[in-house]
Amino acid sequence: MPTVRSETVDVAVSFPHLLYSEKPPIPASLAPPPVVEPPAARTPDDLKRIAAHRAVELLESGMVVGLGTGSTAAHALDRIGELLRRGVLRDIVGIPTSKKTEAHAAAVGIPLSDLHAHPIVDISIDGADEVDPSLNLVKGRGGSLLREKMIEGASRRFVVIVDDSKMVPCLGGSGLAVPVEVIPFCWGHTLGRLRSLFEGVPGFDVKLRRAAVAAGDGGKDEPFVTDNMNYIVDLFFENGIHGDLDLISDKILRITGVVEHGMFLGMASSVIIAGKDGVTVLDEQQVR
Ligand SMILES: O=C[C@H](O)[C@H](O)[C@H](O)COP(=O)(O)O
Repeated sequence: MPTVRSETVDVAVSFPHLLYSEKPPIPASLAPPPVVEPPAARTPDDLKRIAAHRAVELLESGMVVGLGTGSTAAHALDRIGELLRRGVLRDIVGIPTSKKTEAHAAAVGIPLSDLHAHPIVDISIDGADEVDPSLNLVKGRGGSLLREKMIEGASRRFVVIVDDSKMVPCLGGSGLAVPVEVIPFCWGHTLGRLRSLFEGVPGFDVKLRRAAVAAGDGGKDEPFVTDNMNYIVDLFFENGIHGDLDLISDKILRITGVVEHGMFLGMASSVIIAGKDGVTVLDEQQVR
């Protein structure tokens, strides 16, 4: 490993008279106005980091913390690891919501456990794919919805962290997937029952998630497999989901072969939203 050091080098100056100006200083009144640099544009990833760091401020030493999955939650993991290393936080126990999060949390030094050992979680921090005005969520576009729902459902407080692109007028409103985890056995039959459930809904579509689609690399065309060795069936609602969400949730869950769906209804305690104009925090008491 090469050592990097800084040093001062004396350089002979051939024409020292050129090092200063003979011109008198410009009077302040004639000087051009100071250049005010515009604030650096924030990228979507900056916004995710801002929301994540705000959520981590809620942690206290000794807490059992549900660790979310995805690109936003990853910033929370990094921040928790950093605060543990600096001794600002101590004795945190993390409960990871996916194998990927487990590996990431271990790499940044967060001690880990599970719901067996810690059935009550003080606080969970996780991202979301969609947030509606009542703080209902769509989650699971990364495929981790089942473990997330188990751990976040066992949490005293569930804090959702998003950039403002995730806010929608109604669930499914982004036109992107509402995931349903199904067992692989006869998945086509389960997909058919999900299709029948929404028959007649304009703009509805349903697809088995493929690994190539999830990886975005156009590679192997195999079903995407979750951490629980299940498949994901993605529901698409061109115009969003309208109607009684609890009833729709029950109907989906009553289909044998469905393990869980990615609508997280009435679960979020608060949502921290980072946008280009700042951070907004919505609490469940404000909206329900
Ligand atoms: O399965 C994935 C999780 O539900 C994520 O929390 C969700 O997809 C949001 O991920 P991201 O923060 O990467 O947008």
